[in-house]
Amino acid sequence: MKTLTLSAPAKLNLFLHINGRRADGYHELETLFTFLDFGDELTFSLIENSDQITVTGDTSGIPLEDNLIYKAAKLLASYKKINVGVEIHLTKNLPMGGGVGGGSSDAATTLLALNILWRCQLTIEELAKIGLQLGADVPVFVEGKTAVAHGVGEQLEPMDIAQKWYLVVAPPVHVSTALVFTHPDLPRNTPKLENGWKLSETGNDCQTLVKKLYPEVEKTLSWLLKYAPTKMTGTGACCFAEFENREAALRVLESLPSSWQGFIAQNTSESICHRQLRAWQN
Ligand SMILES: C[C@@](CO)(OP(=O)(O)O)[C@H](O)COP(=O)(O)OP(=O)(O)OC[C@H]1O[C@@H](n2ccc(N)nc2=O)[C@H](O)[C@@H]1O
Ligand SMILES: Nc1ncnc2c1ncn2[C@@H]1O[C@H](COP(=O)(O)OP(=O)(O)O)[C@@H](O)[C@H]1O
Repeated sequence: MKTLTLSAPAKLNLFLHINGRRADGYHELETLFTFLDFGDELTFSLIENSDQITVTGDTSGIPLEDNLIYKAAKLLASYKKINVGVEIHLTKNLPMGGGVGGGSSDAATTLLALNILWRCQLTIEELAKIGLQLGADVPVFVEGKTAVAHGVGEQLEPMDIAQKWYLVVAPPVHVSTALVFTHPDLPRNTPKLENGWKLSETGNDCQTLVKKLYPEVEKTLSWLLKYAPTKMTGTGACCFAEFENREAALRVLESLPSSWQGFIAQNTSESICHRQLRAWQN
């Protein structure tokens, strides 16, 4: 049986600016995506004499048809007319709907893995286009490079940034992305960055609104800010504090209030999924 195990890393939006709203309701964004060396894990096993796609493991009550892993596999199978079955086993390590992109990353890892196992021979650009049908964040995970994204997140401009340690904290609250993007108080007119911009001059345009709507996010940000520069990622609720070394991040993780979940990780310029895929192919 042919088996492949890959990570689906978390992302952080090191900044997130909203430049406008399109006629279809989606927002024009400018955001810096980086990947962490921590994520979910997916194992893909081809099933002989079957065309079934199954998802097992930590599916947390998500109906199969709504699981982004299943949706990604189905989309690729129908695009390339594949009739080979696959069992996909998920180990969920990332908080769901927390702004670290776990579902989108699972979908991207599925496209990348099945492109190889099913011998689809699609390019990364073709896979990214398929991924965009599943969500605005899927293309950046398919491309797998730290990048500034424009448009709804699909126009990517890779860039090099310093490697840091992050403490990511998930407060016990679920932020609705749709609610944030439809809220009248969301600022939507941040100008595009000029050449020579500095990370210290950027922010997250959703943060003030989300802090107001979800006091747990406000509490998390104020607590972390006592120790290190901190922002919210995506539309929240996860917040990340930046450290120069692992020891400093670990010290703060160890004193985290018990009702908050947290993890520490380093950012990587290339997604760990892409590194693992290359190692597996050689
Ligand atoms: C804003 C980001 C930043 O990374 O937030 P997080 O979801 O990671 O927190 C993402 O681009 C989210 O991407 P993703 O979660 O894939 O979004 P989608 O499923 O495509 O859209 C969810 C909902 O958010 C709104 N939406 C999303 C992206 C965008 N550029 N403009 C929008 O207005 C739409 O109302 C849509 O119905
Ligand atoms: N495999 C999956 N992992 C996580 N969420 C999933 C998955 N499949 C579908 N979803 C749905 O997608 C939503 C957004 O997921 P996620 O990517 O974790 O959010 P975010 O982009 O805010 O980090 C979840 O609330 C969940 O309902």
